[in-house]
Amino acid sequence: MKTYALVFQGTAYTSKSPKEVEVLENYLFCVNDDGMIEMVIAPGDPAYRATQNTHEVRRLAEGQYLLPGFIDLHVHAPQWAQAGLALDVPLYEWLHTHTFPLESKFSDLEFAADVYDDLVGTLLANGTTTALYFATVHKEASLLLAEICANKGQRGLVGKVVMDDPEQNPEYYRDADTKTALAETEQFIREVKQLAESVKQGVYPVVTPRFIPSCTDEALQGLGELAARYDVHIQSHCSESDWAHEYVQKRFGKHDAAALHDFGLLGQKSVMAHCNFLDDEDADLFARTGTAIGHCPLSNAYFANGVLPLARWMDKGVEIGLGTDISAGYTPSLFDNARQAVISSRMLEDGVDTALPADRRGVPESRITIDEAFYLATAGGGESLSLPIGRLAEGYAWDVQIIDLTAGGMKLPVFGGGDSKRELFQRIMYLCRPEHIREVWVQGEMVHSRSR
Ligand SMILES: Nc1nc2[nH]cnc2c(=O)[nH]1
Repeated sequence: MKTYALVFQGTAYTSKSPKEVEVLENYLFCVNDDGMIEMVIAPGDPAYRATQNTHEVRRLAEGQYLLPGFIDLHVHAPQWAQAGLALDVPLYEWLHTHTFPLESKFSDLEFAADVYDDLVGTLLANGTTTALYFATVHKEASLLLAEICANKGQRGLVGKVVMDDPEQNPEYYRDADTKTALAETEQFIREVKQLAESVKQGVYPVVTPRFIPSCTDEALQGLGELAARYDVHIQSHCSESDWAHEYVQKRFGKHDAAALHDFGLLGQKSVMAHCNFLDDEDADLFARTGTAIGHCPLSNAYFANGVLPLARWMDKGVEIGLGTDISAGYTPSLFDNARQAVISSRMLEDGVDTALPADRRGVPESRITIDEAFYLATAGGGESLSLPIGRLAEGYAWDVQIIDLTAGGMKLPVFGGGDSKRELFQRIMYLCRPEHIREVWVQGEMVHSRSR
């Protein structure tokens, strides 16, 4: 009889497909020493009783449910220091008058430690077990963020940001020159890979050209080559707003997707944030290369000048996950972003200009369900990163949030005969707050717990 490091008994929700959530009612989840789910056992299975008899089983209490940990595909870690501020100006102005001045302060490692420590703890408390981070141009502070993720038990994918074009970036905040930007990125990749050797849940270096407007051709080319040489993840912003999209069109005579592809920046391990202005050809290119979209619905409401046709690209088979895009999105919660993904998709389908007749107001077949939004926050994020995370299934990491519907004095409005398990899922997705997240586990280790 096999022995497991951990055995949990409880009811879990996990995505079976992009459209379907499966309820695993009162299952056993057996986790090995590496923090991977080795067996998932249904109540009727003969192994169920045998495993119960031979292990100390952690039984979830009444009102507690398991969800996979959330995967945030787009977080600007330094911008946590301005979360909730400056959301009333366009992207270009926001970058130059608020964001670059703030990010330039991360040359100060003490300030960086304060912000990063608080952010990683906050994300874990919000159920985010994996995050794909932009840090800043500063190599040392970027490494510090990776170390903080490592120490707090979060699976962090971290990029030292490259912005080397002196024409486009202010003197006080940019890489010294292209050669330095590439040399520091390479050094950063090596240092994070070395750190990763002793980190159970993994930390990963990410090649991170901020976006095409901030980088020279030489930097974009060099970063594509580095990513290929070290086989690491790549992230950037792609066709986010009218301004950013038009800038690339003018510079290269093509869309961001094609230009990024020319520089070797699309592939299985690439995640491109936003992508609001992709056309069919761009989306086909994403699907063909395995490039993922990091969809940031709240941020898009402020900065994108439009709504991502999410359902359309999901149907095409493009990999998509969710991002908070702190601080262009103000909340650290992927619950909030899952809700907004549904809301934005409904507004795209119905349209918003009531001066137009209903049949010309929106884009048909754009809506997504809350089940699909859950998929984006979990399994879709895992697929986007090509990591075995985001599902409660054999061969996946034990990255979970234990939701406690009775916690925090915030009882959900369930009356009469109570909810079915399907209804409870919807309540959790729409009404759950950080107070309801009782415990968070990453790779078989508890990394956050909240008493009543
Ligand atoms: N939302 C967002 N878009 C960007 N484009 C370039 N930099 C940024 C950033 O920090 N946030």
